[in-house]
Amino acid sequence: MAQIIDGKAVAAEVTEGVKTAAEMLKAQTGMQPGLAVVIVGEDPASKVYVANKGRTARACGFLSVEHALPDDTGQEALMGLIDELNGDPAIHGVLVQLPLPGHIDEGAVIQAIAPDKDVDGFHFTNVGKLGTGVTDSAFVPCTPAGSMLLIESVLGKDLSGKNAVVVGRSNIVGKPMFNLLLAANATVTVAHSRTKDLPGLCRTADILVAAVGRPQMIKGNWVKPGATVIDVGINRIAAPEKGEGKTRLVGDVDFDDAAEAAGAITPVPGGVGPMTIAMLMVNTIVAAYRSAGRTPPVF
Ligand SMILES: Nc1nc2c(c(=O)[nH]1)N[C@@H](CN(C=O)c1ccc(C(=O)N[C@@H](CCC(=O)O)C(=O)O)cc1)CN2
Ligand SMILES: [Mg+2]
Repeated sequence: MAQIIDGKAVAAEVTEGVKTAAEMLKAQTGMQPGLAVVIVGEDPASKVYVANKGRTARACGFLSVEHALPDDTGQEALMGLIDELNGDPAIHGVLVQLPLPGHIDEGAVIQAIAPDKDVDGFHFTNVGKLGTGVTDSAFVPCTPAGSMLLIESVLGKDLSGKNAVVVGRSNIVGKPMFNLLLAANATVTVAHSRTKDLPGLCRTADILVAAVGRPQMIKGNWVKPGATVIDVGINRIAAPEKGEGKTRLVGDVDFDDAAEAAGAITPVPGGVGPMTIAMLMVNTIVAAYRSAGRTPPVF
């Protein structure tokens, strides 16, 4: 049976470190880190994530500001708010919760965030810096950054000689995950819906990262014995065993099946998800240290 990687515990350690770093910054400069989160519309899951971000930010000692805008908010009004937050000296991190309603041009919104406040790491400037290894002034997207810390907790920082397969090529997870694994010296393949013999490719992976958004797609016989499996998926499926109309969360990996083969594996919930919010706190404290002209601690 595999080691179950406890993302909740690692995330708690990370946020404790962020809290200490915030206290140090306050003692040295009087500054309080500030995080602004913008949400448009009523998506229930997004509302939960935004509430968790605010709660965790306050627990770290940050100023936490939430802007909840109605579903019919126009592009111009949203851009105007981002402009305001970009210019607000009390705010060091600006994040727009995704997905946005369909009438809004998501790409334009992301590119409107000042790169030095882009704590999601989605702006072209930060994407380019990560891709070219300029990580001392970049922000790394939270989910891939958190996934790397979980991999590190099992295998250490240097992944030389390891084969990594990332299933999924999204801008938010798959592509930055590729860059981070490559920077850690892994040999990385990115697989996607057009990949030939996906099960066979997955079986070559010492590190298997699943980020496809398809419930329990990756089966136990896709997993190389002893592999480290990181499940980024969060899918809600029907759970008739819990009662009529009930649901439960599952990942992109068939957990029980894959845990038989894996050396270490993240659960859903309690794996990568909590790390996403912890790494947002890291990016925000880093933004605050940089704006104070100080070198941020390494997490
Ligand atoms: N602007 C952004 N939007 C979105 C991001 C993001 O990083 N930036 N990621 C996801 C949603 N997300 C954070 O925003 C997020 C998803 C899941 C979790 C989490 O803790 N999941 C728990 C389960 C929670 C549940 O019960 O539903 C877990 O896996 O244990 C945190 C953050 C899309 N949008
Ligand atoms: Mg759109």
